Amino acid sequence: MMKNVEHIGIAVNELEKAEELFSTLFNIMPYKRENIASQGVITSFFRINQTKIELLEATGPDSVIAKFIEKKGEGFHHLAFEVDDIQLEMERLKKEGFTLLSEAPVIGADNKLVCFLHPKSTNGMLIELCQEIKS
Ligand SMILES: C[C@@H](C(=O)O)C(=O)SCCNC(=O)CCNC(=O)[C@H](O)C(C)(C)COP(=O)(O)OP(=O)(O)OC[C@H]1O[C@@H](n2cnc3c(N)ncnc32)[C@H](O)[C@@H]1OP(=O)(O)O
Ligand SMILES: [Co+2]
Repeated sequence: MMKNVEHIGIAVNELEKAEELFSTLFNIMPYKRENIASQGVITSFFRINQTKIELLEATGPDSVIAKFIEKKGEGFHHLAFEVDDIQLEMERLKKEGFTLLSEAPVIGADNKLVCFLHPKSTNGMLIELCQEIKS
């Protein structure tokens, strides 16, 4: 089942500067930084009540974030939805004709299994599914 918006991803050029800016904007400090090598990103998280913001900086020129900023500039990058069972949702969406960007879920940030849908199959919007990893 598809649930709430889990986070909003924002692509930034310089994480440290963006952290300062968003700290001032939200009047709150980021609660964690995480390097996700498999995605080529460093992430920084803010929680504003129920809303989670994920800042994304590229770790190198081949990172999808570097490519995105080169094309579109900094700003809104993706919307992530929490799901109960990521495998089931992936199967359902695949059957419905959406293009999944991985065959299986991958490890994301903040203790999540994630999968992305190609923006070409979702009206130009990059959507991430995420399921909490239960220990
Ligand atoms: C850590 C984790 C977490 O939360 O746990 C994260 O979020 S990691 C977040 C970073 N990781 C990801 O985003 C992984 C999934 N993303 C990807 O695999 C890639 O970014 C793609 C979505 C496939 C796009 O890559 P690329 O541009 O090389 O691919 P492509 O040539 O197939 O498709 C290009 C078309 O997609 C558009 N496009 C690219 N990124 C987009 C985005 N974020 N939102 C909307 N459209 C986007 C391009 O402008 C282009 O459109 P035109 O042809 O019209 O110009
Ligand atoms: Co994300």
